[in-house]
Formats: sequence, C-alpha cells, structure tokens
Amino acid sequence: MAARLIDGKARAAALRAAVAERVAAFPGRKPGLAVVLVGEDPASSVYVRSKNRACAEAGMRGFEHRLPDTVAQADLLALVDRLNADPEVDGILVQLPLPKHIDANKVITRIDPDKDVDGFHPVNAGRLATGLPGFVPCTPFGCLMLIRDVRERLAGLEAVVVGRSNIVGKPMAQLLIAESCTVTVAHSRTRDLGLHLARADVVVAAVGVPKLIRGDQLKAGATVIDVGINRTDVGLVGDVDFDSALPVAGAITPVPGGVGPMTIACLLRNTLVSAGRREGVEIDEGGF
Ligand SMILES: Nc1nc2c(c(=O)[nH]1)N[C@@H](CN(C=O)c1ccc(C(=O)N[C@@H](CCC(=O)O)C(=O)O)cc1)CN2
Repeated sequence: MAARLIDGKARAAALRAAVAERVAAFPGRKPGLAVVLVGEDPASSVYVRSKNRACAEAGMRGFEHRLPDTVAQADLLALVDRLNADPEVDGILVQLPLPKHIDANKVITRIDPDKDVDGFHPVNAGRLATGLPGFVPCTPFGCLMLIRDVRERLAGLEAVVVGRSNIVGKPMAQLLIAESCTVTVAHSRTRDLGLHLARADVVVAAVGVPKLIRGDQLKAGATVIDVGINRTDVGLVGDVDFDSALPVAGAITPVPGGVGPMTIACLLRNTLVSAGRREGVEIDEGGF
C-alpha cells in the first residue's frame, strides 16, 4: 500500500490562519518581525520576500532590511543592535547563509535571545536541550508538527535524524528526545546508515544529499520527513528517493510542498509568541 502523503502546504496554511486569527485579536500594536538579508542570493531573496508577504497576510508588521554583500560585519552587528532595542520589533532573523567574510555565529549570538524567533541563538539551543521555554528553530518545529499529525504516540518510537546541523539536525533530535523517542543522529561519518534506518519508525532526512535514502533501506510503515531541498538538473528533489520510498513508508512528505512551507508558518507562530511574551498577552503556545 502506498504511504499517506503528508501535505505540508495545507498544514502550513492552517497554521498561518490560526496565527492570523490570534494576531487579529492581539491588543494594541501588531507583532513585528524584522528580516535581514545580506547580498542577493536568489533563493534567499525568494525566502525573504515570502516571509514578508506571510507577515503581511497574517496581519503582522514586517521590517525588511537588505544589505549589500560587501557590508562590513560591524555594520551588520550595529543593525542587529538597533533591532534588539526597537520596541516595535518582536522577532529578528538574519537570513542564512551569510557571505563568507561574515561570522554567522557572531551575528546570531548578537540577536537578543528573546527576539530570536529563528531559535538559533545558543541560549535558545540550551533552553531546548534543557526543557526551558524559548524559541525552537522553525524547520524542525514544523517537522515535529507534521510527525504529530500522523503518529498518535511518539513515546518509545525509534527515530533516526540524518544530518547534524545546528539549524535542523541537532534541534530535531532534541525535540524527538523530548517526545520520549529513542533518537539516533546519523551524519556523513556514520558507518552503516542502512543499519540505523532499518529499525527507524521515524526518519527525518536533513543532510542535503539528493535521494540519499532509498525505499529499500526503510522499515515498512515508517514516517519519513524529508527536509532536503536540492536543486538538480531534474528539478527540486529531497534527500529521500520519493518514488522508491512511497510504497514502503507509512507516511511521507513530498518535496516541494512538505516541510518547506512549515518553516515560514512556524516563524509567524514564533513571532506571535514573542509578541505575547513581551506584551504580557496570553497566547496558548501549545495550541497550534
Ligand atoms: N535565518 C534563516 N535562514 C534560513 C532558514 C531559516 O529557517 N532561517 N531556513 C532555510 C531557508 N528557508 C527559510 O528561510 C526556507 C526554505 C524552504 C522553504 C520552502 O517553502 N520551500 C519549498 C520549495 C521552494 C523552492 O523552490 O525553493 C518547499 O519545500 O515546498 C521555505 C523557507 C535556509 N536559511
């Protein structure tokens, strides 16, 4: 039997509508998100435009800052300082990747952790790892929502996260640990990926290698979440070989239209939550 197709586009639309409803009821000023883009990377430009459009559609204020790719690191840090101090700004994100002459870690750690709606700041990584309230990175947060939609109980499941980036792999592993899964993180030095995949009830692929994971490596009925967005000669493909995985998996995300749209929807959710915390407005943070 073919796997259930997980419709991330529809789930993201529902999440965005839920956020918009709460923004409409938000007292006083509207939540505000500042998005900083350095340079003109075409994919990043598209994502930043989408974030600003999504903000407007949710009734939030979007503050877009575009800087040339020659900008000095000190000037970028000075902009972050201004956004940290701006009372109208509830969320700040600096679009990644940054040009090589800029130290991304330095920029991320300059963002006020309580405005870090990307959840990349080490303070938020630490909060996630220790179960404290903070901000969870949007892509893994979106993955978890999709997994929860198709798996009634996560406790005790074997989960394999393929990829160990700070943005997806590591926080994804933390989220699954918090759900009481038994988590394995595989990466480029993992000796036998197939061995781990064969017993995984949940697979999250976030490694950036087109079609790395094949159907014959999966456990029958596995929930397969594909974070990969690889631009190839044949178009956009994920880290999972979708055609061979479809008849084996229990549920699977497509690329495009799976995890990707959840990233921006979760960003809006995090921004609303930030505004609520900053203004003392109660938001049911678990209710999305
Ligand atoms: N500061 C950040 N930088 C980056 C993040 C991030 O969360 N914060 N994530 C990615 C890029 N990204 C958002 O910024 C993002 C990636 C993909 C999608 C998406 O909807 N993808 C579509 C396909 C669209 C396409 O053709 O490219 C899909 O999968 O259906 C949204 C946002 C790196 N940088």
